[in-house]
Amino acid sequence: MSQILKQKIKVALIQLAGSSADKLANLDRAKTFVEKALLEQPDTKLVVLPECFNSPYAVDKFREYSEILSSESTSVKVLSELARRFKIYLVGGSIPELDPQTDKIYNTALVFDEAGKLIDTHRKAHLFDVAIPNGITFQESATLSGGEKSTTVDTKYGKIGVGICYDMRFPELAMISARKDAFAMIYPSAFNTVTGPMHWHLLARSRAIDNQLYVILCSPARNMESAYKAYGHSLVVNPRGDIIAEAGEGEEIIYAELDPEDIAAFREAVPVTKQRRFDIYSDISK
Ligand SMILES: NC(=O)CC(=O)C(=O)O
Repeated sequence: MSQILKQKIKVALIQLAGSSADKLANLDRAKTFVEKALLEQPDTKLVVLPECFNSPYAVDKFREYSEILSSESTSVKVLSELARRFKIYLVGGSIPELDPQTDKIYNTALVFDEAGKLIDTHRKAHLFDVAIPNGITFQESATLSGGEKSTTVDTKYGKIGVGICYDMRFPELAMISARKDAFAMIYPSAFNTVTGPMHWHLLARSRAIDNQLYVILCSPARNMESAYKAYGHSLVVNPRGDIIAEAGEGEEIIYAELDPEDIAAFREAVPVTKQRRFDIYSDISK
């Protein structure tokens, strides 16, 4: 049996309604839905929220909604209390973060342990700067800065890799976490109605197959009134590349069980993890 995931665990993905202009209302909604998940499936051990769940996903709003991370910051307090109360690992989606040393704004995922401790953060490393003709133009770099590290977090069940949305287009982050023995890559995300149909499922399945681990994407629900129309379709892919849970477009919670046996069985059947040729591609940046 694979040791990288120590036991079966249940995950819940909370596909929250697209965030309103009211940060406290957004946080309250997240709280209500985490409570609902734990009421429906009390054996849930890991809960994931979407990208920018407490603020509008809009370049000109990130600074206004940003928080300096500390135990006193509004969002940290709410998420920490939820993780502690329900004894869950919580990947608290992402929020706009202000770094007081540099005055830079980041799109940052927060990871809490079962005691409510903020155990790691991931600042979106690859910013969503695209211009798709007749599709969508978005430029996160107009107000955000990119993070400087890949993120692999230790939990009592094993390691998880964390990226945010556009980060999933860059296989390197997932590979780094996989090489460190992560059992899952988790991406709080917000694809849209242009790029979602093109690439959402393909990218999730590709990262899972590349690395033979679970891939978890948690999106906001779609809101056709909002300027940014999130794709929805939060999903969980197993190490074989099968989608084992998928949301629709509306607000909902989906659940999946992650099983160490699934990782072990597929890695044994198709042993790419043992067949890699690091002698050929030890440093592909050159
Ligand atoms: N919103 C993102 O960061 C990424 C996205 O929508 C895409 O890659 O497509």
